[in-house]
Amino acid sequence: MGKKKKKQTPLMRQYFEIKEKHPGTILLFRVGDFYETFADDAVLISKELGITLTKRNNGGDQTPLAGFPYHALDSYLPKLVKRGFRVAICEQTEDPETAKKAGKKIVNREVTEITTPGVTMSEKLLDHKRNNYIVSIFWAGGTVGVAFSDISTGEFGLSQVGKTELDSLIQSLQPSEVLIQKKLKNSVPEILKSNNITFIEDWVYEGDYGYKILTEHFKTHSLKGFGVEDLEIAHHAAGSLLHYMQETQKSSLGHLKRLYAYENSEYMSLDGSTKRNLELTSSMQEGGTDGTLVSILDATSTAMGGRLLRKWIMRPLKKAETIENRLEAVDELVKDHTLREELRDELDQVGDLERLISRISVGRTNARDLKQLQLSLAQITAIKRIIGQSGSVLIKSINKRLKLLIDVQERINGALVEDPPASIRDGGIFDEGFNEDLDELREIARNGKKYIAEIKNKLAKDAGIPSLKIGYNKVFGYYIEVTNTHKDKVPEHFIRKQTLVNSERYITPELKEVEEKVLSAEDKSKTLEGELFEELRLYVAEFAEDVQQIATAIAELDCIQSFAEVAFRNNYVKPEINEEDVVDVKKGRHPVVEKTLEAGEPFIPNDIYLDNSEFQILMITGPNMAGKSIILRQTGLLVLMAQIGCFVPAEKATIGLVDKIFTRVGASDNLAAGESTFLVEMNEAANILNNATPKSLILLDEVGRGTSTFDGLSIAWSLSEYLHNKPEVAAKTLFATHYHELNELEERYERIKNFNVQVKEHDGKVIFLRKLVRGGADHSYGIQVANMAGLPDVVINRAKEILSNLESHTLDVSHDGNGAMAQSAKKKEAAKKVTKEVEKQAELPQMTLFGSQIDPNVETLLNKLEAADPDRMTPIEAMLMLSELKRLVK
Ligand SMILES: Nc1ncnc2c1ncn2[C@@H]1O[C@H](COP(=O)(O)OP(=O)(O)OP(=O)(O)O)[C@@H](O)[C@H]1O
Repeated sequence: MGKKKKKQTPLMRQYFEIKEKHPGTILLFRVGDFYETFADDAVLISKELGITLTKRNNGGDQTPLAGFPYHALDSYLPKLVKRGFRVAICEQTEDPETAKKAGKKIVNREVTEITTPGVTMSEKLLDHKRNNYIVSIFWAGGTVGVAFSDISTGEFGLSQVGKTELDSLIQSLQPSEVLIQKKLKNSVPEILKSNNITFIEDWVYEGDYGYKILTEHFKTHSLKGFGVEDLEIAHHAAGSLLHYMQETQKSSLGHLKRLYAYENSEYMSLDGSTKRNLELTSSMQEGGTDGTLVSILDATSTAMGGRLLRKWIMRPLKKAETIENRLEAVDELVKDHTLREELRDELDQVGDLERLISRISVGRTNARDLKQLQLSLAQITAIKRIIGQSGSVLIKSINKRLKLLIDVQERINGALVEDPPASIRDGGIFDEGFNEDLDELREIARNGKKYIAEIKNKLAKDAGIPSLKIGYNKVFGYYIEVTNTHKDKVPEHFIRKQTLVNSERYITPELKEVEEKVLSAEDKSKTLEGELFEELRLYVAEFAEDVQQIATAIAELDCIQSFAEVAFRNNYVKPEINEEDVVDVKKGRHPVVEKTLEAGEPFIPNDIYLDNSEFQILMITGPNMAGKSIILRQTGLLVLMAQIGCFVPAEKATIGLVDKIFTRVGASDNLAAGESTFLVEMNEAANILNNATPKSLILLDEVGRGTSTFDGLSIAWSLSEYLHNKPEVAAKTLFATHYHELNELEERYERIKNFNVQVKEHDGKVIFLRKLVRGGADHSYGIQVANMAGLPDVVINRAKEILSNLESHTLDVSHDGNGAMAQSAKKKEAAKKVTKEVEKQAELPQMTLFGSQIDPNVETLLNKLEAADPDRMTPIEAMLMLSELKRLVK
């Protein structure tokens, strides 16, 4: 207030002007050989990168400053972006000398690129086996427009989905950055909250801007050719995404050649929690890939194959024919070892065609990329030869799609040296004989150097100074150096330029003349090489679409060989696929657990049979640690593996195609999101009941555990009834539970069957047999398992005592301590009571006893029961009602 605004230096003024145009980014400002940051950015990066914070004079003010040498950009930039920052790089866009000559006080500077977590081409930021997606969301009421792209591979897709599908889509894309409209800043949709969000100006999503920018980019009149013309809501998302990518990359993005509609309905539906629970691509514990399905199935040889494999796993198929084609191709490669091994050897040498052609297209490339592209294309010939005789429909189609692009190969090969340098500025890229002008300039430069050497010899001889040297630096160009010992012998025509401690430096007119020729020839040849490189790059970029197609075909072939290799190594079998409603697995194994058991511990295979007529719901009981969860997950994984076209770990498997897999496994996953265990459980249960079909597979693990025994058992009970009785949702279900009371259901319902995972008791210890057999378990063995876990004997013995007392109804456990075992015994007792209650409720109308009691509440109770429609109740409603009824009979 009242303070006179201080005058800024021209440099700082320029900095702040540019900074203002790029809000939300860290601006790296090139000053000579440094990237500098000022003010808040300086404080931030000094903290993030651990570099010194200093101050810079700014017209009397002191502005915080932190910077690093330009060559350190490669290591600092990825660090910042990995931490979620968006970084703008501002370069000097004219030569300082030229600017000075033109009388300018300051050189021109411009932001040449913005790197963000979702938009980057940097090898240092990208994982070669993972796509790096950026997603844009247009939130339009019930339907959400979604667009996604991986700028490093050129993939660009869009879709219109409901909110539940959005969760699943986001789960499979695992985006590094999500764009949404600024106006949602204070009301970010729950599903998106855990993502790295960038808010975009509202207008970018509005009107027909999206459609316009898309058609301009693809140079088309409409989007009909891509089959996405009608996805109007998604156009807004795709347009804003393209806008953002153009703004950040500052280039035309010529490698985004196609826009495709991501069709959810083509794939098996896997909701977000199922993808997490089945640990498909990231583990629930550490979030890494250890212990995941992808870690077992990935024997891909190429980066493209690795990325496609993840997509296949996240998007199992539903159409028998497409699955069968994959299986048949895998089968051929499993059987023919030579074919498979030869193919793997050749694929190993194929570079990342998708990312190479993307870099080449947008101009962030060098001669090494071109060379690698050429070498990778050269591999295609060998690959085509290997698969040429294949009888598989899929492999034949892949072979057809593999173009050789001989012209591109020859053009690159004829131009570049064998091992080109990483920089495109310092020359040395092109082979002798490629370009006449270049050869001539190089000759002059070389001769000039030779001539300089001759001059040196002559001067040394004439002056009688054998140690006379000719050196070069940027300030004087070529100079003659004479040590002090011989100073007196220096001829008169030498012009002194510099005095050092031990020597003097001179020039001569003759030396300067030669210098002029050499240097200008060298400069000219570098400039010419730069131009020739650009020409070659543009020529190759014309083939971007072809290269992308080849990359896709190679990726498919690589996934197929990976499946075959894994099937061979792990002894998997080809599943039989059909449209019937039966899942019949003989001696199935869990693909991950069988690999991670301790040495010597065998994995015990199990049979699973599910259908829609007799074995619809399998109620699986068994003690803790028996292997119930493993059986559930294994069944889910086997079905999924079969439907991605992969062989399965079993002796035999017949899989009637499944449309959706649902899981309700574990009880602790969403705690971080601030939801109670029970609420998460119920949300997931509601989702299952609202979306399951008779073609679905449901895996329920200990549903109801997150609440009191009474409530939990009641919910589990009514959930099973609902799945059994309501034809629209009568899905094949595996239900693992500790509530032995649920075994009652088998007697009441024809399609519910009891199973248990066998154990044997020996000397008071439990031996896990891990075999799934018919019939319910009647014993929890909780205490024995606790014993094995190493609880002190005192606790174990006391627990046994309590249990036996409980079983003979003589002890009031509520007065006992809070020991875990006592709780478990209490639970058992309570559970017994609740079963009785549930049974009572279920049979109420037939009970004359109730009718004869003179209880004023009975009428209300009966009326309520009569009015209730269990088929329409959610588990929570059922639970609430049950509590209410209980209160009435008390
Ligand atoms: N078929 C099997 N063969 C060999 N080991 C197995 C098998 N099934 C399970 N196991 C081992 O037993 C452990 C426990 O299995 P799982 O988690 O399925 O038990 P659970 O019955 O679900 O237990 P809880 O009721 O306590 O959740 C697994 O981590 C695995 O090491």
